[in-house]
Amino acid sequence: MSAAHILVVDDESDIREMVRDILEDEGYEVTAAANAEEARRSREQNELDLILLDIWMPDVDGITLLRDWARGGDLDCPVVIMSGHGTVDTAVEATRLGAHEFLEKPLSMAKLLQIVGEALEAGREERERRKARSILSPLVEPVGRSEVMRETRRRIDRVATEGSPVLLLGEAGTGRETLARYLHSKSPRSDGRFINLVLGSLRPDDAEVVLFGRQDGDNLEAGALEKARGGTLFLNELGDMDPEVQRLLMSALEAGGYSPVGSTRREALDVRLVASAQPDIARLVERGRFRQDLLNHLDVLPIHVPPLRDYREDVPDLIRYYVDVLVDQEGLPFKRFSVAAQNRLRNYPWPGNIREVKNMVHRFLAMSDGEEVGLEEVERELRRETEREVEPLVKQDLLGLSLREARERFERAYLEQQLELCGGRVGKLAERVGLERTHLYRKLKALGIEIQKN
Ligand SMILES: Nc1ncnc2c1ncn2[C@@H]1O[C@H](COP(=O)(O)OP(=O)(O)OP(=O)(O)O)[C@@H](O)[C@H]1O
Repeated sequence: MSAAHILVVDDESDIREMVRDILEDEGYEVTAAANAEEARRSREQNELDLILLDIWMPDVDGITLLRDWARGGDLDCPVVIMSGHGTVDTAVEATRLGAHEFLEKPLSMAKLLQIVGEALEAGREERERRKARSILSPLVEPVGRSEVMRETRRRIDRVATEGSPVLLLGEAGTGRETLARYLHSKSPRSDGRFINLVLGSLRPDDAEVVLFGRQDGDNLEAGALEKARGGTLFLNELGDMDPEVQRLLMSALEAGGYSPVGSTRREALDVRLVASAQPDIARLVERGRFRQDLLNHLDVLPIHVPPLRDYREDVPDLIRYYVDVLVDQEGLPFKRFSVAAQNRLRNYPWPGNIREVKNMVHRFLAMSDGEEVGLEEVERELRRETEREVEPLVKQDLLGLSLREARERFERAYLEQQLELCGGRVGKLAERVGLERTHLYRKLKALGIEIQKN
């Protein structure tokens, strides 16, 4: 088992270093942050098991920081507040926000180790509980008994044991990310991590740090290539990759290694690359939007991920699967689908693929009355769905912009509206739009979308 990763946030360097030394001596992995800004960055970039958080800091106080983190949903890991002069009010507020414990300064080493041990244990138990609650998420074995789906799984099984890059070619929503996770779970690297790098959220000016990491004094901020060391790096949607990011990745692939920003040390590459792309990615090469050499590197073992219209016989299984998941995980009311309703849905072409099935089942469970979803209701919903499709999706004013500008404008409007529907809760938004929370934060920041405080 790898060492627990602890983030120590304190503006006093001697306390920070003392706590770091004590914890490292105990075999923990420690990252230190001197202010709220550094703490936020570390939390986004690392998978942490515990945060030790000072209240008083020069930029933003610990309680405000905790409130920000709690607003996105449950805290991902326990937080222990360290303070020498906390008041009852701050203690009450921190507990309400989900802080695990208080550590009084001056710190006693015995107390520190005792509370760290207890908090890590509590974090482990909470993770187990969450795992038990979300029995089927993240999906490990993709659903589908059709011959098309079985053959796709067989292909993945065959390439899983090799080390060469895999390119999953398919339309959006067909399950490329799901298959990439499945591939990882079947590979000899399954003990390592699966890192999902959403390429559309990578801005050229911070891509180097996100990919290669940064050395800051003794502190190494891990980049994606480091986090995925021994595991799999999933390059999610090659068509969204900025030219500068393409150049950086190509240089690392050619050299077989990279240096973290701020360091001259060379790190050898040790990741399995799996990428997803639209079936017509070669056209982006023809148009000069994607590097041929990079595509050659990634397109070693191509796998075509079929659209759902090619294996409609799996639609009833997918509906059943999503009814179970949504009832179990989101507490939605259980509903049966009549045979006629299932048959009609089976014959629908599903342009949005499996993602569309999931969203539609969600709407049926959340909106319809009664215990059974019947044919009429399905017809009504499909009419609505088709109307949505014929409505011109791209408005005239967007047509005058470059694709990049148009995408940015759309993404901003889309996320702002969704954020409003989620009552400003980033955790809920992440679930709703299907992005990992850290990527979503990065994306919101890149688009200049403010997350309302309180
Ligand atoms: N075989 C499957 N069985 C059940 N659910 C699936 C399956 N494949 C995908 N899904 C679900 O469908 C949704 C879309 O899948 P996924 O994100 O893997 O697709 P994608 O091709 O990477 O598309 P996008 O780029 O739009 O995210 C997810 O919610 C995923 O859990």
